[in-house]
Amino acid sequence: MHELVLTDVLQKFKETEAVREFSYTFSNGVYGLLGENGAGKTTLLRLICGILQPTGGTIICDGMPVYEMGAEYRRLLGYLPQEFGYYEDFTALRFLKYMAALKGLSKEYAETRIKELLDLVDLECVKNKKLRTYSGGMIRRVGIAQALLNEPEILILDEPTAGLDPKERVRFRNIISALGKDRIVLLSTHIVSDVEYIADHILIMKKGELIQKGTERQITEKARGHVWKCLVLEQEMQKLNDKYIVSNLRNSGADVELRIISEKQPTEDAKPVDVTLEDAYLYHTQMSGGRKNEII
Ligand SMILES: Nc1ncnc2c1ncn2[C@@H]1O[C@H](COP(=O)(O)OP(=O)(O)OP(=O)(O)O)[C@@H](O)[C@H]1O
Repeated sequence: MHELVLTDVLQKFKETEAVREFSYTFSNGVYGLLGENGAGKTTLLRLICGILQPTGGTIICDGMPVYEMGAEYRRLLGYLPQEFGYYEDFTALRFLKYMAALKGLSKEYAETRIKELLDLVDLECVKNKKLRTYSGGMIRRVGIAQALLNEPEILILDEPTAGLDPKERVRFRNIISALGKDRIVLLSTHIVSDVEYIADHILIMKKGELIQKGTERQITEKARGHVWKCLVLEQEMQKLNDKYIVSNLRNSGADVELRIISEKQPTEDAKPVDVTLEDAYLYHTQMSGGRKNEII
């Protein structure tokens, strides 16, 4: 089992602090990293992969700074970047063979492993088709397969579910759950439902900082009592929508059923309801001092 310890990590790009005061320890399990666009997720993942060396703080794997470990660290690591480069004229099989060679895997091992992975990501029957003919979801699955070639013990996936259809998402979740049993799996997304059922730990970033961490239950617990359901007339809806964070709305005859995130009861007949991770995510990222955040 590996331990990855981040202490006061800071990444500056000129004046922008893309990641700041980030401290956290990862060990085996699935970690879901949530945050809006620009929150600093990609930067954090690139730091953990050793692609960037932090402006400040340390990233230590089993007692050694990752940027000093070189090839030894790369052997442990599997990485799916947000956009991974590939040659459109390559078939999936050729691409995976090429990636296996880059990772220094032996030919015999690569052959067996590629077969296993093509089965795992359900691309075996189209492995000889050129990547230019693949859908976005299929390309993503090729990306997941390449990240797994070296049986990484630390697997970093940046928005792995982008472009996947609902059936592919379910398949992906099952794959990730199984992988998280005996390695560190860290995946970033801005889609809460992607990590809701599979992540053992949830991390929420906002403006470069880690603003919440814990199990799904711990994160939702903190928002308890701040999620409400109420039925309102259609003409009242806009007013409430402007004033509060509305996590869902559903037409119900002449009325509209609203799900509202608010520290105070938003209407007289609003009832508190059970908190989902989606509600909690909105609560933690978009509320400040009990009011709707000015930035949204
Ligand atoms: N190479 C870079 N040079 C300058 N600024 C950068 C660079 N990379 C990231 N940033 C800035 O750092 C901040 C965090 O970006 P980052 O891509 O890490 O966020 P993110 O949460 O991954 O968002 P997204 O989901 O949109 O990729 C943004 O303000 C971004 O513009």
